[in-house]
Amino acid sequence: MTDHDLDVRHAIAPDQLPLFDTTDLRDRFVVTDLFADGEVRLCYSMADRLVIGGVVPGGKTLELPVPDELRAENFCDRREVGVVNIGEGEATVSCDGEEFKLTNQEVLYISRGTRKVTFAGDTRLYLVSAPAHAEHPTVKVTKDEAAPVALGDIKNSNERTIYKYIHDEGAKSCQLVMGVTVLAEGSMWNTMPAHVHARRSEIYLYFNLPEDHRVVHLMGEPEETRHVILANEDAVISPPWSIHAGMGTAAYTFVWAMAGENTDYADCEQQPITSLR
Ligand SMILES: O=C[C@H](O)[C@@H](O)CC(=O)C(=O)O
Ligand SMILES: [Zn+2]
Repeated sequence: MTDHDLDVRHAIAPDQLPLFDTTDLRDRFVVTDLFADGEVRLCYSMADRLVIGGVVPGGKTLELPVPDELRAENFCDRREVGVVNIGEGEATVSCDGEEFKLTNQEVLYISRGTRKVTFAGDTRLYLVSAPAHAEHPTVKVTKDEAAPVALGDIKNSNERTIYKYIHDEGAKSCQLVMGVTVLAEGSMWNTMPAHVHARRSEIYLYFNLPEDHRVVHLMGEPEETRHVILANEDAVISPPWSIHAGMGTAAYTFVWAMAGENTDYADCEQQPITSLR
């Protein structure tokens, strides 16, 4: 790694959660300052060994670094990566010399075995990586190809569109599942009714949130919830036993990404609203 030490977050058991105060919760689950001009910043979560990263090329060409913690020559020697352009500009992502152009909310799946990955363009990129045990083709997925699904209802302030890019019916992966959820104007709630998925961990990255607004993100076992308050471009780790849902003080968009036993988006346990505590 270059100028920034890798931020490592250890796995947490559900019975630890009630012991945490706000600072503890944030230190363990919330990732801030992932995006810095001219840098690639990474965070390694032991929840299914997901690595997340913020990339802001800002006129430079940045290379995906290989943290010492991976004990690998190349980042993708044993990993797959999903990259999404969360900014307005065009990105150029190069994989062993093959260039892919990504516009706003387009995704690139990067195969295990790729040696050199670089990022350029005047935009902001977010990446999520999971360990991979086989190679699947590097492929770009556009927003139209992401099979938009409309969910919720403006009357419940949860009207939103789910774009699924990497999953078992989209870009193929070993364990990564990744997409973007866009809230409709006037809707503030995501993922309510909430769910857990015992077979996968998940990380949310909230973006397109005005700087003076926040998302109240709910986490914890359904019957023992806690909250953390997140700003624009903050990420939050969700262990397999935790709900993950949020309500904004303004509209926002978020990237969700998971890894674990399977790549079936629908494999989750819905939690009735009335069961939450
Ligand atoms: O497991 C799936 C993820 O939590 C999200 O896709 C849920 C979501 O985007 C939503 O309901 O708004
Ligand atoms: Zn989920």
